[in-house]
Amino acid sequence: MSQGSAQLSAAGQKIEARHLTKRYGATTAVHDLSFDVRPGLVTGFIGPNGAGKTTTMRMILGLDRPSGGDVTVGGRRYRDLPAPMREVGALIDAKAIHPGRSAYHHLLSLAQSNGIPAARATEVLGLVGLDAVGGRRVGGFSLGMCQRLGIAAALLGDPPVLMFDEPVNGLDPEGIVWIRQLMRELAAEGRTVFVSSHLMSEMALTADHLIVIGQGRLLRDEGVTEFVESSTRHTVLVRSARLEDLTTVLTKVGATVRPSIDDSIEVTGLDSRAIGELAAAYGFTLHELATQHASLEDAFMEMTHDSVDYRSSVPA
Ligand SMILES: Nc1ncnc2c1ncn2[C@@H]1O[C@H](COP(=O)(O)OP(=O)(O)OP(=O)(O)O)[C@@H](O)[C@H]1O
Repeated sequence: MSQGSAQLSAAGQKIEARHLTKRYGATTAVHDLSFDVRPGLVTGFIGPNGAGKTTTMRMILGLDRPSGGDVTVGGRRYRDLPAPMREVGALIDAKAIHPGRSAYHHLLSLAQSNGIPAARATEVLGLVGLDAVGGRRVGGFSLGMCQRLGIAAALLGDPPVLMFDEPVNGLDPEGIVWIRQLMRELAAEGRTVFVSSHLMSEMALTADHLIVIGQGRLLRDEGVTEFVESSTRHTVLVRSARLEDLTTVLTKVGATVRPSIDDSIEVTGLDSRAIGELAAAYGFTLHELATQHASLEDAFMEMTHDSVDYRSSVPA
């Protein structure tokens, strides 16, 4: 994406949060949060609504002052960066753009006030697919177009660190695929890419690493692969006319058995092959033997269940 890709991967800038805390009166939005966001990876920042993701990102950008702890980018606080837009690009609130300005003029004025060549405004409009509407007033833009413009502004200074707060909001399916690819490309160039979402399924497709928070506290800090392995429970659904006897045998060998719908059982701790062989050895006929995979979304919901602030009243 940039000519300086090789240097970027060599220079790699880390985001480092240490004991980061933010209180708003009686509300502790972020509580003693410590993590690193490393270059060359897409790091997903994930948590339910109100978990503290935006507050954390705002503190990284110096828009909110921490009540405790510290956060730095490339070893320096944001406010000490000599040319912030060239070091960190961020999309935080896509709608916070002057509605009377054209997309091009919005980017041009940002470029001019940050010592970035004017030609870069046209270049980033092309990168985000808005070149045909660059002259149009931002007030008439859809949320998806505003998201793209916000991403263009983040890319303006060609920075080694990029942060996106819920970037797929308002994007159509083609836009979602585009932003996924863009984030992966930016990370492949050696940049540090930090992206928030409340959708685990989205992050599973995009991120290499995950930082999971709930009620401002760190719940997980691990690779997507490790998260998938540790979080997805495999159960086996078994149906048989001899469920009671089968349950006794399975429990004896250490499996956990729970009754399930329509006269079936759910078994954890043994795979379907072992269950099948055990049933055969005892002469029990099986009518069904099916491995069930809990989705990542299920795992995430389970993990953050106790830290969801805003729960719908509609039963699942
Ligand atoms: N300026 C503020 N004044 C008071 N409380 C605030 C302020 N900003 C955020 N909060 C509170 O801090 C908590 C964390 O909010 P934050 O917006 O950071 O969460 P989030 O994870 O980004 O949520 P969402 O996914 O809904 O955007 C919430 O309880 C919120 O109400």
